[in-house]
Amino acid sequence: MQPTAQRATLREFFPYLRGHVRILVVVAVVSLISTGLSIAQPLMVQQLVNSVSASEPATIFIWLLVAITLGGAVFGAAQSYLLQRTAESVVLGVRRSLVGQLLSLPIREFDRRRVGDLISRVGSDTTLMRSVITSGLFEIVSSILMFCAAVVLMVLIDPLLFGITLSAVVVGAGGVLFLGRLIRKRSRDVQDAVGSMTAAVERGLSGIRTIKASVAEEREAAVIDVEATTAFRAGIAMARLQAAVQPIMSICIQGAFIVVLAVGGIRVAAGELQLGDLIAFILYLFLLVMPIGSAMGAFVQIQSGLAALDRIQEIARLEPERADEKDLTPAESADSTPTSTATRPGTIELRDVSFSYGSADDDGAGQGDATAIGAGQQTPGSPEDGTLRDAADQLVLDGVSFSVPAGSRTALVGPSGAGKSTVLALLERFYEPTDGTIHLDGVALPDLPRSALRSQIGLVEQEAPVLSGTLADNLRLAAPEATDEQLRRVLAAVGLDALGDRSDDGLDLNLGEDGIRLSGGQRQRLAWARVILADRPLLLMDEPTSAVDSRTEQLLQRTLGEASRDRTVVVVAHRLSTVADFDQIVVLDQGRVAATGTHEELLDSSELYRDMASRQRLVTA
Ligand SMILES: Nc1ncnc2c1ncn2[C@@H]1O[C@H](COP(=O)(O)OP(=O)(O)OP(=O)(O)O)[C@@H](O)[C@H]1O
Repeated sequence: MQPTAQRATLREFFPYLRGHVRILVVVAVVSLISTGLSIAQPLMVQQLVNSVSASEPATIFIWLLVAITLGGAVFGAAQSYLLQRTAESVVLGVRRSLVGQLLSLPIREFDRRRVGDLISRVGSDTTLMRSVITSGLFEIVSSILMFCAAVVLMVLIDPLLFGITLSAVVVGAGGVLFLGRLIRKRSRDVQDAVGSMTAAVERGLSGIRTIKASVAEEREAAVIDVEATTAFRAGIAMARLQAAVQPIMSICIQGAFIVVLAVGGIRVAAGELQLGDLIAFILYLFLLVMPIGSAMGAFVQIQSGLAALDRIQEIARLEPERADEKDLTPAESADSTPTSTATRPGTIELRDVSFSYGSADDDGAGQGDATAIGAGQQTPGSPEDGTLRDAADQLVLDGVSFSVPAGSRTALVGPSGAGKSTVLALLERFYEPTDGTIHLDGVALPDLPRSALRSQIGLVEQEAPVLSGTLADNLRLAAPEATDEQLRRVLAAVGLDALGDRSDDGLDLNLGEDGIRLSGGQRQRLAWARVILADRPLLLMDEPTSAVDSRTEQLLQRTLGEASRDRTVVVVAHRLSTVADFDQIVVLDQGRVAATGTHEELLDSSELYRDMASRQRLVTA
């Protein structure tokens, strides 16, 4: 079971400070000196005024006062810089681990979460955490120090005046603490709303062509506007609370000043208190007020930071993909790895495999993550969610069994939505079967570390995603060691050599955000180039020639022919002509295997296959 909607405490913040202890100790020392100098200032003033009043020499106090003031400024600046620097390092550490965690989450988490919201957790939530350190923790610690010192010295100077001050402080602090709980909740609302808004913007911008083509800019802007308005309202609610904190404190403090001045003045006039003592008391009152003010500010910052920490930890607590992996010793791991470079794998066997996306959602990581739902997901029980869940609970694959002999070419064909791509996703272990097992060279997939499995597989996805960056970046994704020469050779093999020569940039040609500068067919060929370069023994290809012209298709077929000589290939295909010469064709229909055989065999044995073939004019009906 996953923890649900836990509230982070300050204690949970401290592990993030590990590794920065030394610098924090330095900051603490600097901050202590700076606080000490601030406390010493009124004492010097007291001595100076009382000496002048008594016509005694006071030059030494003047020099000491100047030294204390300058020293305070220098140490204050040093503290501020060191603190900001440490905070940036902490944020860097949090971002690194959050990004590592995000990339290791199971695919199902990405099915149920919104990318924009995840981005906002890495961006704005981590930034809020920084303020816990810069204007939070240390502010509170040095405020407490200064507060305590001021209290002691004020009691020593005049207990009566201190009593008046104390009553005002207690009233103010009580009010602020009460508001603090609300501030935290509101801050969480603000961060969730900003996350939802980022997700809406991300949706709009990533689908900008579809939106423009559908003349839907205004409607999309309205959707974003709703989210922005929610964020605005949450921000206003937060501002209202923050605004309330200020007057509560200032009324109490101003009241205390007026009463201290009045009572103190009377006592000086009556000769019960020296003028220097009253001035020192008032300066300490300032020193008391300043830390209270900044402690209140820090309190608000910490509440906001903790709300951000909630959102960060929500992701940190999710089980990464590898969490369910068996603890294999390196030797076991090597044994269970179904191949070595000498012997190429791999017989694939699906034994009675059933699968529903609903079950993928329910098992393992992230179950019942109520706060994530609050962060922009649909609420369980809402009609919309119910409909989706009903659909997701349906069996997408139902008792699918077939085997793919090592070194053979198998095609998965069938109507749209039959479950063909889902089979490939299960082979990659993006999801786990609800029932049944999949074996690679006799080893059940769960017995293989995912990385070992995936490093055997080259996958050409249906949508052939291209990452932002250069041509070389994209090609080297799965083969970081590949030389430029190898890149050029593989580009030629898929008919993309012209792309590398398109500009002076050559292989450093920038493909733009999401490869926007490539045509659909070029994207698909780039995906081919990537997997061929990666030289994996098992090739999974999802409609790999759907976007290319017939001449390029011939070239790719030739390339596949060469590549499949020592590889096992599974191709999802709609155009039956592209797989007619495959060793085996598996016909899927509504999640079940309707027939298996070669093209010729299926034309005889499978009505569905014959129907598909005749619609594609491969045979006369
Ligand atoms: N991530 C997902 N979450 C929930 N349902 C999904 C998901 N991906 C696919 N489905 C559903 O699973 C079913 C099978 O989808 P799949 O993509 O495997 O079909 P396909 O045979 O490859 O279709 P096509 O030929 O159109 O690509 C469909 O009903 C689809 O709506």
